[in-house]
Formats: sequence, C-alpha cells, structure tokens
Amino acid sequence: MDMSEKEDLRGRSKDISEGVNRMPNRAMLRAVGFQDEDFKKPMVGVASTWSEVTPCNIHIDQLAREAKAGVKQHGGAPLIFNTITVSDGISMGHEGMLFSLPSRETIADSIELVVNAERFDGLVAIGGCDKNTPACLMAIGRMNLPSVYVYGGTIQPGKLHGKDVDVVTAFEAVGKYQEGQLTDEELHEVECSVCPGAGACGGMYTANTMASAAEAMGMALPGSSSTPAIAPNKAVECTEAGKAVIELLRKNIRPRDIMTLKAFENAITVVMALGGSTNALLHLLAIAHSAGVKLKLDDFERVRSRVPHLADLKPSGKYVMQDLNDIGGVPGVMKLLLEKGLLHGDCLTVTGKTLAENLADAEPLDSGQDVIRSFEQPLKPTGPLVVLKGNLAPEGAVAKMSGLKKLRFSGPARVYDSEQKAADAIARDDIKKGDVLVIRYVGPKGGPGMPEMLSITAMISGKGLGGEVALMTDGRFSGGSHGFVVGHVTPEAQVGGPIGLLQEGDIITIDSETQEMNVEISAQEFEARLAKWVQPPLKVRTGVLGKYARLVSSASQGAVTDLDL
Ligand SMILES: CC[C@H](C)C(=O)C(=O)O
Ligand SMILES: [Mg+2]
Repeated sequence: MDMSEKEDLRGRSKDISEGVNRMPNRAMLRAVGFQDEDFKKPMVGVASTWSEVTPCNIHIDQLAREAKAGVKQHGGAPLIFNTITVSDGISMGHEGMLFSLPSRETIADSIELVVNAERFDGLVAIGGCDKNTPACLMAIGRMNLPSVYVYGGTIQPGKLHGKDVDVVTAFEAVGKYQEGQLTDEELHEVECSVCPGAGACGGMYTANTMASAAEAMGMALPGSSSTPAIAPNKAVECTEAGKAVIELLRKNIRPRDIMTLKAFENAITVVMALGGSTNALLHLLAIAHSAGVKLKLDDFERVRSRVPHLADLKPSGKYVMQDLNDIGGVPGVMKLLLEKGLLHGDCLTVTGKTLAENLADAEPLDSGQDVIRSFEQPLKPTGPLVVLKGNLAPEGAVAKMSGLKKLRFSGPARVYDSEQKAADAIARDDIKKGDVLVIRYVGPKGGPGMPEMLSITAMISGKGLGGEVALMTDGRFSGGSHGFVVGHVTPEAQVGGPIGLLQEGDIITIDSETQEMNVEISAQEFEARLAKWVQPPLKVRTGVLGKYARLVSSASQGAVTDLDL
C-alpha cells in the first residue's frame, strides 16, 4: 500500500525538512537529489557494508541500490550511506584478527552516528561478513527506529575434483600440507577453488549463523537468511525490505517491539538446531544488551537443553547453506521447530505479522532430504553449543560439541600466551594426542580483540588430531572451527582470571555432560598462584585497540564497549 497524499510518516526528520531555520540543511540535500516532494516523505537510511575487501560484501552496493529503490517506490526518501567491514577469513591467523571483533563496535557506532546525525526516521541495513549482522542489529537495537535487516547472502560452494569445498577446506589444507599430504600444486589448486565468487563463507559458520538468528528473531524478512548472494531473489529481498520499512513506519512498529526476550529465545533455538557458531552466544548477548533485553549465558543453556541439533552442516557436517536453501531454507527449519512447540510463534516480525503467521506461508522442508535430520534421529538430542562453568571458568565458557563422540576430555595443560607460539608448537609436533592446549591473554582486553583461532583448530584437524587434542582459550573460535574446543573462558587472563594461573602439566578436565571445566589444583594452590600473579600492562594503549581494550566488557556479557557500569 503506497503513501496517500495526506499521510505524513515523517518523525524526527522534520528537524531538517521543516522550518525556516533548516533551509540551509535542505539546500544541501537538494544537492544530493532531494526535491520539494522529498521533504514531505520519511527519510530512510540504507546502511551499506559494501566493500572490496572481502567476497562477503563485494556485491552489497548493488543490493543497497535495490533497497533504496524499494523505499522510494513506497513513498520514502532514501539515502545510502556506507560503513566499514573487515574480512574474518583474510584477517585470520595473524595480527589482523585483533581488529575483527572491535570492528563490530565500529560498524554499530558508525550506523548510529549517521542515522542520528542525519535524523533518519527508519533504516534498512545490509550486512555480509561475520561482524556485520551483529553490528547492524546492535545499532538497530540501540536506536529503536523502524528498521529491517538484510543479509547479503552465502557464497556458493567451490568445486574441487567433484567435491564441494570452501574456505575452511583451505585452512585445513595447511595442516595437511605440513604433514606432507599435499603437494605445492595441490595446495595451489585448493587456493584457487574454494571461493568462487560473492557471498559469505558457505558452511554454518558465523555469517550464516547470525543471519539465521536475525531471521529467527524477526528482524529479517522470511527466507532472506538462506538466499545465496548471487540468487536473483536476493535483490528482490532488498526491494521488499525497502517496502517493509515504510510499512513499519506506518504501523509504528519498532525494533524493541520485535527484539524481545522471546525473540532471542527463538534465535537461540534456531542456532542450536542448526549447530551454529559459538560466536552466536557472544553476539546475541551484545545485541540483547543494545535492545535493553536482559539475556544471560544461562538462557542459552535453558534453550539448548530442549532443542536437538538437527542440521548436517559444515564445519562438522556435510552440507552448506546453499544446500539448506535448496530444500526449504531457514523458514523450513523454523516451520518444523514451531510444529514441535520449540518457537514462540506469537513474536512480532518486520513483516508486521507474527512468526507463526509468516511460517504459515512457508513451504515445509523437502521430503527425502538429509540436510536436516528428523526429531527421531537428530545428530545430538540437545544443542551443541554448551556453556561450561567450573574453577577455570567461574563466569562461563563456551564449548562446541558438534561432530564429537567424546563428551569428556582430561589431560595435561600445554600453556601458551599467544596464538603464534601455540601454532609453532603444533607445527613442531610438540602437541600430542591427549593434551589440553591452552591459549590465553587473547581475550577481549588481553588480545586485545579476542581473536578467532581457526588457523589453530584447522592445523590440529589437518594433522589428524581433531578431537584428540582439546583447545581452551579466553579468545574465540571461528564458525569454521570444530573439534574439542572451548572458547570465551571468563574471566580472561588479562584481568586475573584462573586461566592465567594455569601452569604446564596441570591436569584439566572438560566435561560437556556435567558442563564443568576444572583444573585439579587445590584452592590453596590457586590462592598461592594468584598472590604471585602480576597483571601485565595492556598490549596496546592507544588508537582503536587501546580504546577497545580499556572499554570492552567480559565475553560473558557479550564483549560490549558501552556497558552502563
Ligand atoms: C570460515 C570461517 C569464517 C571466515 C569465520 O571467521 C567464522 O565463521 O567465524
Ligand atoms: Mg569469524
């Protein structure tokens, strides 16, 4: 329904579009194409994360133009603006990864800065790489203006000797090459095959996980999280998003009407069923904080215990997001979960309808498919992202148990204060089957930036030690990581957390069934070690990482930098 002549959907954009005093402001907007009638329309920002620095975002300029057209067609006055992105895959395994998680805050802050300075009434935000979706939703939650999120879409799988491959294949090929299992030519073949074009990493890694979570919480249009980047329908979704935001303005439906605790429970349910990235716990805590929703790590456990892991998706499974899309996509999965009473169907969404009303129109998953298992034969009876506590993680830690038969691991600590030193040890074959590899002082403050450890987990996997060596860190894991991995250990070493007191050879036991992670030393020994511990200075004290290290909260609170302490 387009706007009638009399209808005035403008809100705070009247600060610019009305009054003599704002004539100079309007004069500048005329220079970017505004005409008289535009000042009678609601001003809608289109936040574009377009960038050439990663395939995830290389196409988003076209999508932003589609969204702009949609806003215009339905009576709005749209303006595209850009924000940044970094590439997790390209920053992985070196100092660049220190800047990945901080970029989430920068993207959220930049959207908040532009939308507020320009007095927009509404927003369409379009994201690609890992930090984009959480950042866009954080900005949307903070500002609470009628908004719609659109995910730029998953990449197609690469093909190599008839098999589907993707960027995690490349990371794991490094370990295989180090073992002499690949020649230089074969390694080059992998490099040239795994990323065929536009789109975010194709397994159920962080970008696809967070897109699915965005749709499950009602902030993205039905089906838009699983539509591939190069599918013609992706552009249509952007045009539709432009239309949807005008409808939201008309009905005054705001993000905090949608991003409720029940909506976050829906997001957690879908993440657990899909076997998504551990980063979802960090990002959903941060998004909830931005929307004023009190979400805690314990909420993830409450949901996990009732939701089976159904999706046979990479990194521990066989298929990629493209395959899920082909058999019904995220709507098909949510339809199944709703039928089982595992979703709150009464949650409002950006279509203006409830989740149940949206899903009534969705097709069920194709019969005969084996991407999504039945409830009778799940991959795991409960979700694979397990919150652990214990004397090593009093505030919590996150274990990814998908694809693992072993649910308990006990072994000697092999302690490293940097990812590089750990990587060198793995390359020298110093890390043996049964060891618990500990990488610390890589948390939000200690890293700084809580880097992901895909290079490490991929090397372990490539060397055939996947599941035979446990890895625990106050850093993070990529969505491409799998094996016996525990991240987000809090409190982090940098602030005196127990992980910082570990010594070589301490016996660590990680039990995903009792959900505990403990070291076998006495309380007295802990006290003695703490008495001798000296807090190291922050590694970085100026610039973006210096600001971040001083402001960032614990990972158990989402590693946010705007906690109202
Ligand atoms: C393949 C892994 C991807 C690049 C990533 O960083 C994530 O999913 O978190
Ligand atoms: Mg990542």
